[in-house]
Amino acid sequence: MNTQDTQLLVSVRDCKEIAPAIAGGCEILDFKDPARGALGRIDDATLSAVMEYCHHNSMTIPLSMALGELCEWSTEQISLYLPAEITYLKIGFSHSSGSRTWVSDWQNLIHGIEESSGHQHQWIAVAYADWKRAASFSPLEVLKAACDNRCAGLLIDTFSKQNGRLLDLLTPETLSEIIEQAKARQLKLALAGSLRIQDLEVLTDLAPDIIGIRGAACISHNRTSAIQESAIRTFRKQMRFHANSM
Ligand SMILES: O=C[C@H](O)COP(=O)(O)O
Repeated sequence: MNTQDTQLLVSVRDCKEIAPAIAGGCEILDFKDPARGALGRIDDATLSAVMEYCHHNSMTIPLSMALGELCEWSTEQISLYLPAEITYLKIGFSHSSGSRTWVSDWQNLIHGIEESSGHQHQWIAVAYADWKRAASFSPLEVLKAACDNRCAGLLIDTFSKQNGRLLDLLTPETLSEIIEQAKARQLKLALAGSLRIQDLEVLTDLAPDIIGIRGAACISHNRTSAIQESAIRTFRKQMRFHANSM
């Protein structure tokens, strides 16, 4: 794959953040509430508002949404309606390592949401670089489960932003092995986890399909503060610079 094809995903929490994210060069718009954790789901009112904004502005870039952790879903909630315009749905597996039913729980969630939405989404399984502390599964275990559950992709992220950044927790060699296996199985591969501009040299070598950011797009790298168009523009420009120097 040409490294110039790596797309930039930016996580936004509400309507106000959409315009600066797009103007800065975001190529996949991800809806996430950073105050609710690594994969915090935006509330229903915010979801309606962002979808209305996207319709009103005839937005065509791919949309993605974080659905939280599998363990947060109970059978009653599974009838959630999600618009067909949201291409990617991300789900994590923290606190599932002791569960014997996590795969069937996950299949029920996929089935329940797609039945109430009347649409098949592209599911992204999320593996955590700090998976032991998150009581989750190793990236290779999540990768295998993603293939068995007709996922479109695998995201490797960090669960706790206090446990270190992606590249502190997994070596480039380990990431490269996971990426190779994901690509061999036709899974889209995304990397995230407090990524910064200084990581782009290593990330460019790894050539993931998607690089995801929130903290690097915010004032002072504080992921719960507001998105800054200039921070995203600088990040995107550096992605291009490294890709062109390959
Ligand atoms: O999906 C990507 C995440 O929003 C990344 O967030 P972060 O850069 O704050 O770790």
